Amino acid sequence: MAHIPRLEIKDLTRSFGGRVVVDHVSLSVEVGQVTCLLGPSGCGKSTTLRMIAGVEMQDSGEIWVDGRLVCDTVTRVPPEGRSIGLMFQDFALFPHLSVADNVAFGLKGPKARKRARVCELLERVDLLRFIDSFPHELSGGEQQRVALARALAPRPKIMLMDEPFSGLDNRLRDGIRDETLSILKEEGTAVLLVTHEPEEAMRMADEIALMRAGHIVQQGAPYNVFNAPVDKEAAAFFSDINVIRGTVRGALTETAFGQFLAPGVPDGTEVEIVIRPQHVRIDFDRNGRGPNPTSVDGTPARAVVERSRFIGKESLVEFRLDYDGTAMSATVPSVFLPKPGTPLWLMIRRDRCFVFPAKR
Ligand SMILES: Nc1ncnc2c1ncn2[C@@H]1O[C@H](COP(=O)(O)OP(=O)(O)OP(=O)(O)O)[C@@H](O)[C@H]1O
Repeated sequence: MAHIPRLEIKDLTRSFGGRVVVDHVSLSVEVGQVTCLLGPSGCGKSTTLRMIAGVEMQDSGEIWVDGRLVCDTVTRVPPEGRSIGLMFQDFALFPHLSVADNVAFGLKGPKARKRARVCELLERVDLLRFIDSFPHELSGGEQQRVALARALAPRPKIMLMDEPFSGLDNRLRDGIRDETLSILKEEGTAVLLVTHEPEEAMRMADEIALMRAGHIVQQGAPYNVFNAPVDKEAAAFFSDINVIRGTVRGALTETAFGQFLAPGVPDGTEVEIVIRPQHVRIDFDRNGRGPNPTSVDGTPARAVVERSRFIGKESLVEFRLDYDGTAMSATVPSVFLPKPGTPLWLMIRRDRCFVFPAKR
């Protein structure tokens, strides 16, 4: 039998006022998996989620849950019939209802059974002691956990979460994120989480779908999306990047760091070699000479320190290359603060460089 994903969307498309904001987006989410829709503000993430939830109608495309068509341009199962739970940042608790009544809100059936489910979930989120409290008596993080319990109560097959943790302060957020994740995994819910924060996506996701201007530009496990970006912009979304420019001659590009292969790229094409600051290594100047070239690090290039700062766990050192004045930055664990004007040598991990033809 063919494999059936829990959630599958096919070619979902939506325009507002003649502008396409979601453009043929397709993806699937498996049982017990977390997929993150990651992208900058305005790229169409929330609109995609709203269409899946059924609160926004697509112009074209299909939404399937467990192999059942819930929405295309003809069929339209209403939001409450889709077995989808929602958790949004501004999806507040009902202030006039107790915690118990909030969690029971979407439940049907006999009172005793509803009560049992409410207690089970409050126990799970470690808030049973607040069962008769009201939302204003709870902290932000506690309210968020009640919202999770409420969304999970009717046992949705799919949970849609739109920046659900962005209202919480940093220290609370990590804990609640991890706790939420483990509860969702235990329940076996398929999760589609929207975020514009790469750290959140890396922390939560089994799969990341990177979205830009209405399109999914790359999809894969966090490790792969981080380590094999499809283009310069995809690399830059996850961290600062260094860009070294060169022109291809005979499938090779000459740079301060030696030659780079650019197979299949025609002569005269400008290429951009992208490397993250954490993969730039620094070595000392030995009377105008640097370390010997190696196969891993290639040829070292001499550079002069422009600025260095301590930024928490690491130091960020900014350089200018002697070769052609290109600006480069490197992060170094702990404290390393060389003075501006200091000559040093830089090496770049060859296996961490990405070579892309420059976009015009
Ligand atoms: N009802 C609407 N009418 C007109 N334009 C809309 C409507 N809803 C969304 N848009 C536009 O569609 C684009 C995508 O919005 P969407 O909220 O999906 O983006 P997003 O990626 O979730 O961004 P953010 O992270 O800022 O919420 C935006 O330019 C937005 O202004």
